[in-house]
Amino acid sequence: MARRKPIKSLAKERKPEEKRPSNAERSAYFARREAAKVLRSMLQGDARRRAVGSIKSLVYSPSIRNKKATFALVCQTLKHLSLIKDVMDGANVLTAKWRKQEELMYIITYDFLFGQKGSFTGDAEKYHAKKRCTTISSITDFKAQGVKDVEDLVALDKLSELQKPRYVRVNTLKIDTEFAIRELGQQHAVQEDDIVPDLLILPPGADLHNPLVMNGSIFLQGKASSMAAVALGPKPGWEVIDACSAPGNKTVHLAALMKGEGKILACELNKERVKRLKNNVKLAGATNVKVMHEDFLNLDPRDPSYSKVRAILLDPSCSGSGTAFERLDHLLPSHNAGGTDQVDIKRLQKLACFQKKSQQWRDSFIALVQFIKLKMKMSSTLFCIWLHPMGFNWQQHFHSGLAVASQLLTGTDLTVDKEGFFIALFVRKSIHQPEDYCTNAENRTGSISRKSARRKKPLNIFVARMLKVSPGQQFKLSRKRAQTPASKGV
Ligand SMILES: C[S@@+](CC[C@H](N)C(=O)[O-])C[C@H]1O[C@@H](n2cnc3c(N)ncnc32)[C@H](O)[C@@H]1O
Repeated sequence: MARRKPIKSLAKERKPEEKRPSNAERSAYFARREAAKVLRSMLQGDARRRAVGSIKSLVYSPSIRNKKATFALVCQTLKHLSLIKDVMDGANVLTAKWRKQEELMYIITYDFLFGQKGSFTGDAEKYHAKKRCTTISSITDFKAQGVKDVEDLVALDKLSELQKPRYVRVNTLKIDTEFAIRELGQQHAVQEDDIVPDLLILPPGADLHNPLVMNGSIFLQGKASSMAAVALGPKPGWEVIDACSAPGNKTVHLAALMKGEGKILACELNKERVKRLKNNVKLAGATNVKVMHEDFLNLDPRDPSYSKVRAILLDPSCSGSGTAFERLDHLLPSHNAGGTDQVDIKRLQKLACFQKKSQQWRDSFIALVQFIKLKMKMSSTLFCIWLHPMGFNWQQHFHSGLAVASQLLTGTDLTVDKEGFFIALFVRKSIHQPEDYCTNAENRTGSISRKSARRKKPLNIFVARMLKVSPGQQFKLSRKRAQTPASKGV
């Protein structure tokens, strides 16, 4: 049996003049440390892509004494991790000393924001308490939103959840959008999304116990998530890899965009999640999907089975759930020699990466983007950036850091969409084809030559919608910044 590693004694942390902590304070102190240990294993496992077990299995190990409190603390901290990190970043809580106990700081910040009130026992807690008075008030982005104290912040967080509209994506393999609008319209006010085709917006809190959901005619899918497959834009008849596919929301979306034609190789590492993936594929009627229980990094790009693959969707994060990794480090050269080379499939034309925003992940993402551009001779053609509800300005960072000003798009309304995600779309330079940039009508009539298409590239419908201009409008996506309404404001 593994030896139980003692948690630092509370007595050692207590100065002689301090009063003895109450039993409740003692048990909260230990629960926070036990929770930090579990959280550390979960996050480290995530980062290394080594599943360390479920939260439950870790909490129910013999070394954890206060199982109930530890379990609650871990789950709740993971649930609010993004807000917690924002607060900690804003107040600069993690100095070099405390970075070593990062997870404990997450837990304490959770308790401070949402949980325990009153006095906290322990050195880390005391350090946190000192920072606490400046924590909220010092964060300019919170100030701008009228957040003065913890209560305001928690209320803002809850409010933003409550006000979130519900998005449903119509599965066009089964029904068309007009039919869905009619059916759902009997119960709710339904709006069509102005960027993502076949995505409908319902009021916050709309009850979706609906037969259309049960029979796979519509999928409950957020706006950002629904944009990934559209950004990749596979054509009917293509072969596509969905590298990290379970539970399959984007897989079946790809299938719908491809009108059920061609082939989607849907890879999934996790055996349990493969079952969910298969169920969803069946429910959606996506007959062109081949589910593969595989680690996509082990696929051999020289294998003739992948020679026809033209696009890859890469969606590796599962933030907060602890079931997968939150960062893209494993794709970087230092973490996996030649990792990205492995997707250098000859006919590969497009690769879309989809990631949830997190502070930690930013640097990995930038390195990955640069690596892919360099190694795969791909140009990064599109960045869609949602600002976090708290309003951190990521757009500036990418603007200067990646010098992709002409392709940097900010297209969503913070107050409405409330999601923080990135999509990076890479298109291989050597096989740009005019049809990728032309409207369908122009393609059919052959009204623009290959040469002129290269010179004047009309935006595809997705990009056009992001920019809120008409799809046929011509833009010079040249070395100069594109003169678009959106880019002027960037
Ligand atoms: C964010 S989820 C994917 C969500 C999915 N694209 C959707 O829209 O429904 C990430 C998935 O990737 C899987 N995964 C992680 N690493 C993988 C790998 N190397 N190969 C295949 N699947 C992987 C995880 O098990 C998890 O199910």
